[in-house]
Amino acid sequence: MSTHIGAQPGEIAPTVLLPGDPLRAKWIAETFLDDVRCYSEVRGMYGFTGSWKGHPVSVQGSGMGQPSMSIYVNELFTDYDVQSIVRVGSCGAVTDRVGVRDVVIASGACTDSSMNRIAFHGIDYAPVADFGLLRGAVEAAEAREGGSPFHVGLIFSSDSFYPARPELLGEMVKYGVLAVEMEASALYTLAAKHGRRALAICTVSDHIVTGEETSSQEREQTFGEMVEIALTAALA
Ligand SMILES: O=P(O)(O)O[C@H]1O[C@H](CO)[C@@H](O)[C@H]1O
Ligand SMILES: O=c1cc[nH]c(=O)[nH]1
Repeated sequence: MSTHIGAQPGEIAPTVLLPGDPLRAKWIAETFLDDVRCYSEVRGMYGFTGSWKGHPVSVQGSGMGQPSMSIYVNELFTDYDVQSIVRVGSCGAVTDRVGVRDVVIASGACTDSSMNRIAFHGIDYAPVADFGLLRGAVEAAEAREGGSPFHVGLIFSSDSFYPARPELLGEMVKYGVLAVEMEASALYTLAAKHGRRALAICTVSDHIVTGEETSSQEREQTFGEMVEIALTAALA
């Protein structure tokens, strides 16, 4: 067991899907994987291991925000020797170019978090996705017939779901940011630190410009396209 994950060594697969919502983790495991077993219920942050098309894979909830996610990712890398992590999250669209339920594949992630500023003494580190996973995800998304629109580009990993200065998002949009979520930037930085692979794929759950939104039940149980893209990119 690690401090926050109740698995024995060897119980977590080298490839992990990482939703923020632990109940999305449960839904993914039950919907997409075979031979599923739950390896952790610590703090209700479920983790499951199963197989997809014969490949071992785990699904671990990360919680909301970079501090929570970083706890699980640090332990997955250092205590369980995980090699690849694909975040399968929800995000808010910040531009008309992106619609609700579209899939956003994050090539890089800006942030307002102090985590990197502390780590790099104020220098702006640029957290980017693993290129192999990114290419695999784009190819998987392109191969889907009749799938939702998908976009590849920058996202913004915010420390605040309810920002004190929402107008700052407008500046990010001018510089190409497509959507906002709360974890990818620190995930990419941790993967670089540990020499592992990471990618964030998010489904748009709500639109900051139009106000359109999905329900919590939809965010938990209906964002399956990004899961199939993630599994194909990481394992096929
Ligand atoms: O749906 P998840 O994966 O949790 O992702 C998004 O949803 C949460 C906010 O509602 C944040 O964690 C944000 O990144
Ligand atoms: O972090 C998030 C996730 C979904 N929608 C948002 O507006 N923010």
